[in-house]
Amino acid sequence: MGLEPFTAEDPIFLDEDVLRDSHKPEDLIARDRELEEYQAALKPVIKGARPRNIFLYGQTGVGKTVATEMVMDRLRKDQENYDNLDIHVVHVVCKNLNSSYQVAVKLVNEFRDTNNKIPTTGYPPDTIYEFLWKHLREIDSTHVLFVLDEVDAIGNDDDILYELPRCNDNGNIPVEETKVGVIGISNKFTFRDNLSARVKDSLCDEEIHFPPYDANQLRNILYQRAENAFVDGVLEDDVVPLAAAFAGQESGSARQALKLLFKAGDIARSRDLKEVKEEHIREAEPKVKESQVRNELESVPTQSHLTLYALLTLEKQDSLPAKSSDIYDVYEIAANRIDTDVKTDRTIRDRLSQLKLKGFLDVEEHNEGPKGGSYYLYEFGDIRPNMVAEVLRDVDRLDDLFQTEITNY
Ligand SMILES: Nc1ncnc2c1ncn2[C@@H]1O[C@H](COP(=O)(O)OP(=O)(O)OP(=O)(O)O)[C@@H](O)[C@H]1O
Repeated sequence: MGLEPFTAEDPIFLDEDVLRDSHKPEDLIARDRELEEYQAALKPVIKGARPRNIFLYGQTGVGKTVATEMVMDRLRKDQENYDNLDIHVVHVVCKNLNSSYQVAVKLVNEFRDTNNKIPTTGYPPDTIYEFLWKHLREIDSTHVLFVLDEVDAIGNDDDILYELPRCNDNGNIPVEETKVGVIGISNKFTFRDNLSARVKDSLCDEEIHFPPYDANQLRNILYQRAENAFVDGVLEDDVVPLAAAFAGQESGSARQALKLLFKAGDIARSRDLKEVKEEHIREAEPKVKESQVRNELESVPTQSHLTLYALLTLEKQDSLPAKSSDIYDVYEIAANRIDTDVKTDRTIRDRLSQLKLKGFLDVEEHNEGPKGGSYYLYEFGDIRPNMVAEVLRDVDRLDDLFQTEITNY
């Protein structure tokens, strides 16, 4: 069969990119309080004073990044009304930067040209900080604001969140030259609670919470986007309310609601239909959910990936549910094979609890009576082991583990 010609004709989407994360909406719906608090926290900057450090938290897809971009754009624009102000914003996404060191390297490189970047390993941490202070001393700006998005990726190693907010206080960067502020953004509630006291003190001058959206708010967010994304009249009346209801019940995430709407439109288009119907949202729902689970699985730390790999191995041998000690034995072999740090069994028990919290694992407590004590048995939760295997195969370095299976332990 010959190929059909490509045509730009599209009966469903006017501009599907409007539904993507990269699209900046003109207004934020239902975020007045948060924007007000955000602007109030940054007011000292426009007066030329030292910035307060701000910590933004709330679940995924609730507008933390888009609010930050809007507030920063506004700040950059309004500074033009003041002669002696030059605000420089450095926005980095910390996803996949699993330590303070990696974040510090990334920040240094933000100040350097392409052919002058430093490598991600090799220098002692102190040298990296020295590079950073040097760039900050040399920059002409009156203020530098560091936005550290998805900052929870650095885990327990929060050194950078101690060093950066205090670089003006300890004289590394004289305030007369440049005033430095940090805006940390996180969608893990536990991250804030687990920050060391020294970091909490300096980073969390101001905390702004972004709550999940309810179905009503999501509906308005979707209507705002749908207007420019879809051809006039193609959305059946129930489509937006249903997508908003699903996302509202499940997560309160605008991202999830937008993905549902996009997927439903995509299904209708792929079938040459002229209308998006309620049934397309119902069909899109499990697909969007699966792709979210995949993303979440991809983004857990290496030690959790190895823990999941151990569970997969045990599952193949019909040995699930299993005790944490058995999981640990397989984990240890796997970690050695890929030449990564082998953590203690306690750390792996923590990883198992984290994976349970995310719903990837189920846990059952077993009680052997007064003498035998109790122990936990782990197995996969509401997730297909095949999908876990697919995801892990794509993770850098882990693909090697699948070449030869671990059988003896
Ligand atoms: N109040 C809102 N009005 C309009 N669009 C919104 C609103 N909140 C979020 N969105 C849209 O939802 C999507 C996700 O928002 P955003 O990336 O800001 O979430 P986030 O809280 O930073 O998520 P994460 O923690 O996963 O990074 C984006 O497309 C954004 O434009």
